[in-house]
Amino acid sequence: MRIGVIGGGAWGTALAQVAARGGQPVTLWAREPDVVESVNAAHENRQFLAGVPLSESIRATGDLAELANHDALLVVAPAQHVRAVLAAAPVGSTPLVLCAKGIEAGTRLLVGEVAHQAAPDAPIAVLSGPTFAHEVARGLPTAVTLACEDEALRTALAERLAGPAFRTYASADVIGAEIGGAVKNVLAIACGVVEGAGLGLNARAALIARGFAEMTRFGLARGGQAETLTGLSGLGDLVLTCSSTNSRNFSLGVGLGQGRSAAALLADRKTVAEGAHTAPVLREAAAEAGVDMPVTAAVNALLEGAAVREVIEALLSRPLREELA
Ligand SMILES: NC(=O)c1ccc[n+]([C@@H]2O[C@H](COP(=O)([O-])OP(=O)(O)OC[C@H]3O[C@@H](n4cnc5c(N)ncnc54)[C@H](O)[C@@H]3O)[C@@H](O)[C@H]2O)c1
Ligand SMILES: O=P(O)(O)OC[C@H](O)CO
Repeated sequence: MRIGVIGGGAWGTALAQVAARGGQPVTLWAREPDVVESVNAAHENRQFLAGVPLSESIRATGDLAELANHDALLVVAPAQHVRAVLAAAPVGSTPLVLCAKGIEAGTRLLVGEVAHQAAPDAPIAVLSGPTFAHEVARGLPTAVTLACEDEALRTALAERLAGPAFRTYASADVIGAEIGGAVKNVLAIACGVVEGAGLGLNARAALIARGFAEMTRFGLARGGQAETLTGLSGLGDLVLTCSSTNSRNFSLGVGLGQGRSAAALLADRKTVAEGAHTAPVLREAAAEAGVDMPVTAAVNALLEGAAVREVIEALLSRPLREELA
């Protein structure tokens, strides 16, 4: 199975490295000419994944047309850009594996739903889970959910991408796999705020547990399965992203918790913190589905400039409720 990768950020590059295992040829499309040059000449992505030696069988290109005639395309552009990139790529009926984590602004569609609109003839799969790109690219042990409704295709993709330190768990629940990845980015911002504001580890654990409760409410309302939400792409990724400053979303939250403005923090970034883009759309989608998401509401308030102390007080003064309600 010949693999092409759309997106030469940290995750697209790490996944190209996974797909190139054993010297298999992989085409990596990157938007930045410097990335193309550095991957081809130095076998390193100096802009987004500096310091990790890449397989020589990864060939980078800036020309989307070179992704024609591949057997599967991994789509790793940030969620808000997936529609535009797919419109320009030679997709046809080539299977697409969506690897971005987010919800599209305006449409409130998950990335797989966007891909289905942009490339209606292409079978859709989703790869998601607790995966810091630099660890995957270095070959550290990692496990992911590979979701696709078509059993033969998900088995083929899971086998093609699996390696000694990269375990793929197949699933038929595409919606559930996508919702975990999209929602955990918003919750990770909240956990970063707790860290930045010095609110302690009890508070962070409470946020992870109550955040998972709201991820589950929303996931079930959108048609995901509870087992997927408790799996790698849901709870697994939530725990990872809520516990390390290696997470861009968590780090953004740390800055907010220290009293810096979202505008200043986002203006400083060269890499993507998907939670900042997903939070407002998730609030709309939750309202539409009639789902209560208080942590998501708090993250939105902080991104819009509310003071940390006020937002925390508002969260803590909500009426007491049954834990399982
Ligand atoms: N980095 C990780 O550890 C990791 C792990 C799993 C999933 N993801 C997800 O993968 C997706 C990509 O993240 P990343 O970490 O590879 O990105 P990155 O932060 O390393 O790099 C930014 C990427 O955004 C692209 N970009 C910027 N503007 C664009 C535009 N107008 N059109 C198309 N592309 C544009 C850049 O070309 C680059 O590929 C995100 O949804 C992220 O949540 C990341
Ligand atoms: O750095 P983050 O916060 O975008 O998280 C990266 C991955 O999604 C972790 O699974």
